[in-house]
Amino acid sequence: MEFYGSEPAFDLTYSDVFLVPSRSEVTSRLDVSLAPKDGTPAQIPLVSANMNSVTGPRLAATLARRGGLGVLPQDMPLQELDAAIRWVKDQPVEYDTPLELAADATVADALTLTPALTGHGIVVRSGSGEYLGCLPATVLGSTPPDARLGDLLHGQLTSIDAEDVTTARSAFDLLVAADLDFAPVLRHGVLVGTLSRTSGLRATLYRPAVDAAGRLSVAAAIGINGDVAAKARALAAAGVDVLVLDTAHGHQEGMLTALATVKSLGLKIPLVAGNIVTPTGVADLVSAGADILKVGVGPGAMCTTRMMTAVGRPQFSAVLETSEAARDLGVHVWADGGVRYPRDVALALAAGASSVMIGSWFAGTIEAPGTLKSDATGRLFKESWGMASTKAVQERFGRLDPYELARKTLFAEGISSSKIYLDPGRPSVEDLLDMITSGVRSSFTYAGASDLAEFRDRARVGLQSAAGYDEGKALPVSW
Ligand SMILES: NC(=O)C1=CN([C@@H]2O[C@H](COP(=O)(O)OP(=O)(O)OC[C@H]3O[C@@H](n4cnc5c(N)ncnc54)[C@H](OP(=O)(O)O)[C@@H]3O)[C@@H](O)[C@H]2O)C=CC1
Ligand SMILES: Nc1nc2c(ncn2[C@@H]2O[C@H](COP(=O)(O)O)[C@@H](O)[C@H]2O)c(=O)[nH]1
Ligand SMILES: [K+]
Repeated sequence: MEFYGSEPAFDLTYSDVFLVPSRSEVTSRLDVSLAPKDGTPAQIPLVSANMNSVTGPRLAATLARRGGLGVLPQDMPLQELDAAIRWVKDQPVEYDTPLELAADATVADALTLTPALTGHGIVVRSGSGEYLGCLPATVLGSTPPDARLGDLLHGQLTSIDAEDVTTARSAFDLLVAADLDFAPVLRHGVLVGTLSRTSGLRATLYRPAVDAAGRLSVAAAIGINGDVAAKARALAAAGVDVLVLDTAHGHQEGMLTALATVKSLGLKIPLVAGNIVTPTGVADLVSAGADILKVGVGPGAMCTTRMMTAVGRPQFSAVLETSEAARDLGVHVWADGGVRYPRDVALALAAGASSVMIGSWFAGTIEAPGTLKSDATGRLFKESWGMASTKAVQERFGRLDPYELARKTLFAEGISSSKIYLDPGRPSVEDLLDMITSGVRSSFTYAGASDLAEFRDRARVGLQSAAGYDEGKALPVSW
């Protein structure tokens, strides 16, 4: 990456900068590879944040199916984490994981899982778990909320036979031929997943992130306190593909000790550690055993660190400097936090990140943990909160130790309750992946780059005024 014009003497964040187009020999956005090649199984440079409101098993599986990586949060009890990792590994790679409810559940129950939109649906099972049928979500919008799902199944939705899905493209074609937007997929009468036209299309564009056995990949986080060796061993035994050691101030002795302890276990999975924002942080964490550095102090949407402590660094410069130091040591950087548009992902990659961690943006999706709620105007949202917020601290320490809870609550920071609205045009995390990856594929061709390494080399970054940034935004109404 080089600066277009002079390099500034002060730190920059994403909205301070823009990419300048260059002469390109890459003539199609489909000729671009987004693979991060950072030692993880990811095929696109996107990871979901280890936040309770963001990454649960469903979001992790959905992300992995499209080549990303979900990081399960450290706050889940070890048994739950173990179960979540195994659940992800059990999910279909070729089909979508169904949203399932019992026949006596109501339309109102179903609407807490999915909006009544085309391309989504609910699988209905009997009390004993037998597959009864499938309802397209569009039906839910025109049915009384107290209607029972089992009673709506009479005109059963046609299913797709898994044997007929011979290629990625054939799934899309089968749905078009059957005039369906959404369908269950059965193999010998047993449900193996669901499909929509969009997921059929996606199967032709994305490669899944899988482990050596071909199962979906998943990462999990651990903190730096407690028996980190036991936790790391347990997660590795459950099949986790990447371990993340995470704390607010990653450049501290507690992290270095925890990291060295986990490294000494020889688990043979990439170790991510953070958060840091300086080259000396990179050097110290790499000496202790980190393979990937998680970079970002203060940019997160739920984060008040900078206002509480003045500590942090504008994220573009933090990623640029740490990734240069990381490259010299043969390791990689994940840019964590502050991403609000696809452009921010492109800029983080131009600055040298191998992958970009997204939290709050993904919290407002069907696949995020928690149920859909609607505000007074009927807009759908999910709740989100910071991992250092009073809410998170109370959940983390509430059932353990009243003294520890009181002490930690004193230091809590970050937003405890935020509404993240679903975009009705992009209600699924996969819709956001489509939007982000298509934006970033375009960024690559504007720079004349066919992969991440070329993009990093060729990117020319200019500085802009606030008015310059504003000019780039669309105008929703006329002036
Ligand atoms: N990227 C970011 O900007 C931030 C991210 N977070 C996220 O919140 C979650 C909770 O993290 P965390 O609060 O570190 O909790 P952890 O449970 O990981 O514990 C943090 C440990 O570090 C010690 N510590 C020393 N200095 C600090 C400091 N300045 N801030 C916080 N802890 C410190 C704490 O001790 P003691 O309590 O005795 O001081 C404690 O032992 C993580 O997921 C983290 O990534 C939180 C804040 C900022
Ligand atoms: N200072 C705090 N930072 C937090 C908290 N919870 C999460 N985070 C950080 O934010 C990113 C995600 O950023 P986003 O802009 O995509 O939402 C996450 O990975 C953490 O590093 C918090 O309570 N306080
Ligand atoms: K912030």
